[in-house]
Amino acid sequence: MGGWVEGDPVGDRVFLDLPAFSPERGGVLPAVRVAYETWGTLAADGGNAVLVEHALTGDSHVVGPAGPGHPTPGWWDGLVGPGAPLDTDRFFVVCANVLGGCQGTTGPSSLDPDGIRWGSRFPEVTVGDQVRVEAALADALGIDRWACVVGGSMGGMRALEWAVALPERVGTLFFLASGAVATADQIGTQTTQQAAVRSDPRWAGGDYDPADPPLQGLGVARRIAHLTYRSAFELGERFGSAVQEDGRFAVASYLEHHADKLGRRFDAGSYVVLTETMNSWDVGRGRGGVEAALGRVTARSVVAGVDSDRLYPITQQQQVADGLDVPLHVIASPYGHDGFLIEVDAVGKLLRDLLR
Ligand SMILES: CC(=O)SCCNC(=O)CCNC(=O)[C@H](O)C(C)(C)COP(=O)(O)OP(=O)(O)OC[C@H]1O[C@@H](n2cnc3c(N)ncnc32)[C@H](O)[C@@H]1OP(=O)(O)O
Ligand SMILES: N[C@@H](CCO)C(=O)O
Repeated sequence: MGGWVEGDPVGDRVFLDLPAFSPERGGVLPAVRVAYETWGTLAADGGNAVLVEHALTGDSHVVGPAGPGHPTPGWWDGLVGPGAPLDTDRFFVVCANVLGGCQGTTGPSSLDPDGIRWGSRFPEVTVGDQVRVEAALADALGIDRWACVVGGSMGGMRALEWAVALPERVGTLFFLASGAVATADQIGTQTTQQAAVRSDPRWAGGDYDPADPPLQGLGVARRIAHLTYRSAFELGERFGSAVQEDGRFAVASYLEHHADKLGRRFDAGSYVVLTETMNSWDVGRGRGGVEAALGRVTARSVVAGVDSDRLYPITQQQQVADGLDVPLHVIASPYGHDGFLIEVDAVGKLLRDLLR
């Protein structure tokens, strides 16, 4: 319950063990394990590699069926494979579970060197930290420069950080449904979600019993979050004020379903750590501001957003497009922020154009 733990089936994951890592805001991780998946074949010169960056509750399983070790099917099924937009006849595609996550990469539900769960002792991690870990993975795989770095939402933050922090290592950038800096609206909803997790007595300050996790708190957090991921229009069309036979509002039942589903595959500690990573996101920090930071990017870039996204409104992608001096691509969709996961055809077309 609540994420991948040592002893669970490995599924399609491969692991890389890295030495001690010092997050920029303090603390130390004496060792870091990275869980990743790959598709296709790396060219001899390492020049055909594509890095896919997952969002908050995603993981390395971009495509492929659910099965032992993988609680859900791929979150971008259709985008990676032979002849797909990320064509595995051409590209070597890599996706790693993020630092602080709960699907095999070191996070708060991992064990420290003494065999004790990190829990509340897990350090704060920034998007920059996460990219430094991914750079170590790239080094280990023999990839000096990615042909493309692709990401939406929280994955878009890592993609942009790559292009700004290590411009010489990013050939093309696909930045989707994300922003250059966290907004008050995003921080407000995320800190409210964190408060929901922390208000569950089972949370126990972050050192909860893995056999009895704070599912109530995590479930409330997911309900709040999921509302921000969809549009008021779509929810209205689908559910209106309908009441089910069991007496519950259909929309409340739908949100409860997503809450239960997340509790079966995600760790509450990772939820708090990763939402805090997003709260602290500002690509311009220490770089003279967002505009100056974007000026460092040399990658040929595509910037896209979803017209009905109320969490990462299109103005945020416009800021990045302007900073990179590229046109903004607007995906028309009723699905709100989750449109970046659902509108696979529109996303795929933009990816094909970028990689042609
Ligand atoms: C396919 C996956 O689940 S991928 C899982 C891994 N997830 C990630 O990596 C994170 C990204 N994914 C997500 O956030 C979401 O899963 C999304 C964006 C892919 C979901 O988008 P959609 O496909 O539009 O699904 P939607 O939000 O309509 O939810 C459908 C579910 O709600 C259920 N549902 C619909 N109405 C109701 C209702 N009134 N009461 C209860 N449940 C309901 C459906 O039965 C369905 O259940 P299932 O997912 O268990 O089959
Ligand atoms: N539905 C996505 C939204 C975050 O971008 C997720 O759960 O990861």
